[in-house]
Amino acid sequence: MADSRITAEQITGCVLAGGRGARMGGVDKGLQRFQGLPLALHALQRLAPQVGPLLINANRNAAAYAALGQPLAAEVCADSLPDYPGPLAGFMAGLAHCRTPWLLCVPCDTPLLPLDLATRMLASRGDADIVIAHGWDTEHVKPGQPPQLRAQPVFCLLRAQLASSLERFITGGGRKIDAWTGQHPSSQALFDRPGDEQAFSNANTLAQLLDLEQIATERQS
Ligand SMILES: Nc1nc2c(ncn2[C@@H]2O[C@H](COP(=O)(O)OP(=O)(O)OP(=O)(O)O)[C@@H](O)[C@H]2O)c(=O)[nH]1
Ligand SMILES: [Mg+2]
Repeated sequence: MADSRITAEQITGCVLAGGRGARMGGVDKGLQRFQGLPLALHALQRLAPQVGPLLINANRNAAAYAALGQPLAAEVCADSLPDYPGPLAGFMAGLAHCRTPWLLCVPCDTPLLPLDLATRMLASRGDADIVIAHGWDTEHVKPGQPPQLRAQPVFCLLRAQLASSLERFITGGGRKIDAWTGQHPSSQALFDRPGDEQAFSNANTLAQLLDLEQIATERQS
């Protein structure tokens, strides 16, 4: 049932661009081009109409992210812990800078992310404090088998009040997303409709980035 109590303005959108980009040769992935735009800006532009304030979580090239985010008034925030502790550190930075009751995180490297992500996450919320997207896994398909639906945990809607719980978990050494989300009431948002096939296909390598660019170009033509 759709949750009519939460409006777009009550959700801060956070583009996660704080990773190492190891499988892309250690580049700052959010600044890599997709159809002529930095990936982080592409993600921001898809997220912006769905939410209120915007954040970019990045650990390198802060000035470049500030410049690309400026037209959308997106604020840049870095991890508070060094050495790339993983995506939960991005959630933590986002929650620390979030001034609205909800935070919606998306990774920078998934350029076909749903344009109706926020609505569908809210529609599946029920009374949960965390909503985790579930969608087709296009990366680990077994030969002769169809793609499987699986959790896409970096696509996550979080109640902002969870900030102190996450800080405790991370400072206690926790790194696994599901180990933390499992401590709170959560729900699943399924993205398994026609048209959702590539919604969570992500560019971990340069070849995957080029493939996704090709898919996007074919869709537009
Ligand atoms: N803030 C923050 N975000 C991270 C960290 N590690 C990964 N992420 C983000 O989590 C999302 C999914 O991570 P990956 O697809 O593995 O991206 P990545 O870590 O840059 O790439 P690899 O180093 O190749 O694994 C991306 O949006 C990353 O930016 C981290 O240590 N800190
Ligand atoms: Mg990825």
